[in-house]
Order: sequence, then C-alpha cells, then structure tokens
Amino acid sequence: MDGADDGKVIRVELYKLNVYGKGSFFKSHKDTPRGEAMFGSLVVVFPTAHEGGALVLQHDNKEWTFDSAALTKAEEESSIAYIAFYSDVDHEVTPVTSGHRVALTYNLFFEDKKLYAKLPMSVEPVAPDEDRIEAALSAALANPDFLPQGGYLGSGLSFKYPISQYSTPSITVLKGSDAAIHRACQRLSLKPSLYVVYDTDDVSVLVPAQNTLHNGELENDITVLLCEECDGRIIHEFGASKPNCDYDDFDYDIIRLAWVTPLTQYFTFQSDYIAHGNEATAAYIYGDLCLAVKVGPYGDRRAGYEYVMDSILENRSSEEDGDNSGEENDDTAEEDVEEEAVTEGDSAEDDGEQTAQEEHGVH
Ligand SMILES: O=C(O)CCC(=O)C(=O)O
Ligand SMILES: [Fe+2]
Repeated sequence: MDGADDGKVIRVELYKLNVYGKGSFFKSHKDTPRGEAMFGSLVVVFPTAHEGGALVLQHDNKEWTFDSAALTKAEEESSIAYIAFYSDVDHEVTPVTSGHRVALTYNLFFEDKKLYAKLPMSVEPVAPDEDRIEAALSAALANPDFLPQGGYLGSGLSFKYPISQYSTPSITVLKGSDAAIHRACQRLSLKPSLYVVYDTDDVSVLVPAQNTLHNGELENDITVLLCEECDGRIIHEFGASKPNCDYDDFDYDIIRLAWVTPLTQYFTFQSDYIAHGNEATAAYIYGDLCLAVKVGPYGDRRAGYEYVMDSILENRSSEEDGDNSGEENDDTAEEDVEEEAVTEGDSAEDDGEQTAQEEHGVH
C-alpha cells in the first residue's frame, strides 16, 4: 500500500462469486465495509470467453476502465485478470454482450501486525514432519525394550503407486510421508527397501519386493514357496504373540518386525501361482507393499546389515571392524523414551494433501 499505509499487513477474505451472462451488469455502487478494518476490494476475473462487462471506476471526477475481457484475450496463455481498489470508489460493471464473465470478489482488511504474527499460518506447509519421524525412530532405537534382539522396522505405505502386473515400484517414486519416512531412515543411517507382506492362511511373510511371487509353482505349501523361492521371512510382529504355526520345525527365520506406521492396503496386489495338490489348480495370494529395514539389537543397532555402511567405511580408511561402528552419530541422547513414540501414524497429518485455496467459494 502506498503513503501512510505502506508496510501494513493485508488480510484477504473471499466475499462472493459473480457470474454474468449476456445482458448482465452491476450498477454503480460503493462496497459496504464489512468491519472497521476493511479498506478495499479485490476482483479476480477468470479467463472465460466474454465481451463487454468492463469494470468502470469513478472517483474525484476521474474514471478508470478495467476491461477484463480485452485483457485476458490479449494474453497468449490463459490468464486471470485482477484489480484492487478502495471500497469507497464508485464502480460498476457494464453489460456483458456475449459469453460469460466469472469473477471472484474479496474484501481486503488491514491487519494488526502483532496480532497477525501470533495467528497460525493460514497456509501451513503440507510436507510431513521429517524431523519428528526421525526423532521418533531414533527414540525407539534408543529404547532397550524396543526390538531388544533386533529385527525389522516396517512402515505401511500411505500413498498409491502405479504398478504393472509384474513389476513393483522403485523406491525413488515414493511420495509425501512415504518418502519422508524413507529419508528419515536414511538420516539415521538406515537404508530401507520395499518389501511385500503376504498373508497366508496362518502366517504373514515378508518378501523383498524384487522377489515377489509371479507364477510360481508349489508342491504343498505357499509359505514354503515364499520362504524358499522368494527369500521370505515369517513375521513375528513385535508386541504381538508369536505366530501360531509349525514353522519352527523348518529351517526358516522367524523375524521380529515392529510396524512404525501400520501396514496399509493402499498397495495390494495379487500374485498368481499354481498349486499342485492331487490336481494342479490356479491359486492367488494378496500382497501389501511396505518399507522395511533390518536393525541390530539394542546397543548395536548398526549391526543390521541394511545400515548404510559404505559412507561409514569410507571415513575409516584403515580399520576393519566395519560392523562395530556404534560410536558414531548415535542420535540417541534421549533416555526414557516411550515405545509408543514410534508405533502410531507419525505421518497422519499429511494425508489428503489439503490445499488452502479459496476455490471452494465457487458454486
Ligand atoms: O464483478 C465485478 O467486477 C465487481 C463486482 C462488485 O463490484 C461487487 O461484487 O461488489
Ligand atoms: Fe462492488
């Protein structure tokens, strides 16, 4: 604002939508102040084809014409036209002669700067809070009761991803909170990868995403196929009772897995296989994609082989005890951390990617 108003903070409030068809006009008027601090009006005209409908302003024997139809037409790219004026300026809209003129009007208010500074931002960034995720993960790993013998951290995906029938997405396509969890892990020197959780009749099996089951053939048991052919591991969920199964008899690993964010069904797909019983039958099983990473036991979290060891090893030119680099960057200053710090949807706030736009006023 010019003159004495220079530097003032302006609050913009959507007032109404006007749609002018052929013959429509708005006779000359001043805008009614809606509160003491209101000083002006803002008009935004959309680039819908129309003729006529110029906004004519008059003040102090002077006249200005804001011909939105001509202005938007003159632009090569589809553009809005806008004008702001003091509300006590007389203004009118001349008759529209063809097409439709669509305009939003806003009321402009001076805002007390100090008060304004205390208000929450109206447009909060929707990016997930990576620092919080990292702190929660770090706190969990510093907790001796959390996966004391080591295991896997798992995170359900919050977004959907395009997939063809026989491919799983690459980690580089992760979006929003999924990407934030991935980055937060990396900041803790963890290197998660994509896995699929298959639910068989009696157990859940974690399978590296690149080994997903496609047209496998099995003699007797789907769990055996997943563990033997797909390098799967039977999951014993951290905090849950042991899976009720006989696989202890087999030579398969049963892993402890803690869900950092719950497994979702946003990315469920179907794997087909042939089951050979007394006759061969086509069968299928559903898998849910997730992020997971192996971590070591309490006190030696870095023993998980999926930690990013390379950079650590690069920094220690001559030493050979690569697996015991626990003194570096341990991120675990906090003590008495609660287990639940990491168990519930740390990424919930970014669901939906809200936009703080004014468009909802158009109806
Ligand atoms: O549509 C316009 O350009 C102006 C509308 C207007 O003056 C008003 O809504 O008060
Ligand atoms: Fe007006």
